[in-house]
Amino acid sequence: MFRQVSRRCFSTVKPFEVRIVEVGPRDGLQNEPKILPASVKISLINQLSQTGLKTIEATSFVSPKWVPQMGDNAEVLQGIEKVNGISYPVLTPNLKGYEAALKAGAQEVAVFGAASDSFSKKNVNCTSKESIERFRPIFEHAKKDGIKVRGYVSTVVGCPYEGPIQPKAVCEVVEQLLDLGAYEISLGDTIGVGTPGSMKRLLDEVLKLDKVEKFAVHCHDTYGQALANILTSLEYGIRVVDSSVSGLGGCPYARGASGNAATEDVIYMLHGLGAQTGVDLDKLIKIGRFISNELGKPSESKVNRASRNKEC
Ligand SMILES: CC(C)(COP(=O)([O-])OP(=O)([O-])OC[C@H]1O[C@@H](n2cnc3c(N)ncnc32)[C@H](O)[C@@H]1OP(=O)([O-])[O-])[C@@H](O)C(=O)NCCC(=O)NCCSC(=O)C[C@@](C)(O)CC(=O)[O-]
Repeated sequence: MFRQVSRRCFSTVKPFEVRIVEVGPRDGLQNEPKILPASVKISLINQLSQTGLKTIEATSFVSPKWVPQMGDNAEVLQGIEKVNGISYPVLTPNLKGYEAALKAGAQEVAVFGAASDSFSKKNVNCTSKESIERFRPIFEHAKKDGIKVRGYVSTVVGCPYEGPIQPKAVCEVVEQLLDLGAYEISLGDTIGVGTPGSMKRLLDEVLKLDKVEKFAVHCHDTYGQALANILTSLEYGIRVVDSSVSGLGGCPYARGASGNAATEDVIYMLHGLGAQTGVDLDKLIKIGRFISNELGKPSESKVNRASRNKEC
């Protein structure tokens, strides 16, 4: 059952705006066995900057021993042509990462917590509670430095180690990140096991904590549910969606999880709903082909494949 408010949101009379957070250069490339040179990553981000996207997650300042794919973080962040009006956030797991990010010119960072301790330990080598303590100094410094901090919560419906996750566990982490000062919380279905049913159960609880404008969704597509889950979130009034060009993505510490919802597919759906994204789908399709070629693999985006077939 869709909420009353959301029916109004989908009215063709009143178009609605959706902001896409493009996570391809970070989430997309952090899990690829082929490590691309910084020049290719820089080219990818520069091309994405010409599509109308307003947020492009550029890289992460994590340990290169843990995620070697992001080992060139400073070179990438410093090498891109930053376009006015576009934000280029980077992931920072601790103060060391935050300081390195700032040195490289970051204006926005993202911290990443999890609703499951088992996943948190595999991903960042500490419990969820301990990870919050690592974030605290980031928020303190960021406040002084005028840096925006986004908060991720991973495993919001399921964990690769613990199985289904209850909304209560997610709410606890969301509240902590909001209290610390996160301007936005991205709810991550890290392993793509969610369905519209579990998303509704999650959103029914999480949206009691703060206004809907504070939330984004980040849906991986392992079970082919990402678009359905995003649509469900839109029905709840969520207007910020994370996605990855060409459907790249995955977390190195969530084995078996596939990529994010492909940005091309999300944009196609949103435009079909009458939503305004400001994103040029044709340009995005070309970039999806560019990065797939660089990685030597076919695009995971259905829209990209369909447009290729149409051309053929
Ligand atoms: C968090 C740590 C560092 C803890 O790792 P640790 O081993 O517990 O850290 P430590 O403080 O004990 O330090 C160990 C070594 O790492 C170094 N170190 C320490 N911090 C940093 C740093 N920031 N940058 C660079 N180096 C760092 C530190 O200097 C030291 O170096 P050594 O003395 O051995 O040479 C590690 O576990 C790590 O880097 N994990 C990476 C996790 C990751 O990137 N996961 C993928 C992103 S999350 C995700 O994809 C999910 C998301 C966001 O997309 C949403 C969703 O889908 O749900």
